Amino acid sequence: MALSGGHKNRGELRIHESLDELRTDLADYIAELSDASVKEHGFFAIVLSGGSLIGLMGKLFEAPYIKTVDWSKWYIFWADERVVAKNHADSNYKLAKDGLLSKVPIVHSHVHSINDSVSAEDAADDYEFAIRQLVKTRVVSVSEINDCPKFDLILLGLGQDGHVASLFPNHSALNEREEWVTFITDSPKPPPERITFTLPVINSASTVAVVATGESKAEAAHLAIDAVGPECPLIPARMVQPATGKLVWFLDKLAASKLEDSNLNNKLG
Ligand SMILES: O=C1O[C@H](COP(=O)(O)O)[C@@H](O)[C@H](O)[C@H]1O
Repeated sequence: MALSGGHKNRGELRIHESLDELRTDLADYIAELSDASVKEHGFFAIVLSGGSLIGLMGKLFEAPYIKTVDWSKWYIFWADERVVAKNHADSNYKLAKDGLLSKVPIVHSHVHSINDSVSAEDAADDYEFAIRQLVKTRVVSVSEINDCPKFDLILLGLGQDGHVASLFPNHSALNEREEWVTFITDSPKPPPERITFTLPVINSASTVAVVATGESKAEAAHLAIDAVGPECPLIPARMVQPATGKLVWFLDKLAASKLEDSNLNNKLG
C-alpha cells in the first residue's frame, strides 16, 4: 500500500500507487473481513455496488483467495440496482455475476438480487421485505442502535458527482429515514429507474468501504473526505458516516490527488 492513515472522523484512508496495488489490498481486506465475520457469527453478509467496483474486486477469484475464502458462507446483496432485466447490460446483478459471482463457488440461494419483473416501487418494497426476513432469521445481523440490518461489509463506488449507491446529490431519497430500501425514477445518470439502500442502512453497517479510482473522482473524494467550510456542498458520499461501524476509503493516487493533506500527496509524488 502506498499510504494508510486516518482523516479525523472521515475514516481510514488507503491510498495506492497503482490500480494493481489497490486491487490486491481490496481483495486482502475483503478476505480478512470475511474470515473474521465467519468466525464471529458464521456468515459473511456483503453488499455490492455496480460500476467500476466489480472490476477492482477481480483478484478475489485468483490465488490465494479462490481457495482460502469460505465462499459457502457468503450472502450477497446490492446497495443499489437499476430496474432492468437481469440480463440487461445496465444490470448491477449481471455485472457482478459476469465479473465475480460466476467465478467463485457462491451458493446460488445466498445471492439476493432484486425482483426485476415489477415496478421500481414494488422492487424496492420486495427487496426490503426479503431483507427483513433475513434479519428476523439472523442471516443478517441487526444494529444495536436501531432496527436496521447490520451488514458485515457494504462496498460503495463513488460517482463523479459524489453519489453513492443510487443516492444522488440533492435528491429527496437522501432524506429517507424510515425505509431501508427506496426507489427513484429520475436518476440523473441513466437508467432512470433504480432502487437503493437508504442512508440509515448504509450507516448501520459494521464496515463501509468506498472505492474510487481515477482523476475524475478526485473532486468528489475531496468533498467527501476533507473539504471544509460553509461553501462546501454536502454530497451524498459525505453523508456516509457509520454510527458505530468503520469507514474506509480505497483510493488510487489520482482519486486522492485533491485531498488537502499535503503530506499524503507529497509522499505519493
Ligand atoms: O450508477 C452507478 O454508479 C456508481 C459509481 O459507478 P462508477 O463506475 O463511477 O464506479 C456505482 O457505485 C453504483 O452502484 C451504480 O449504480
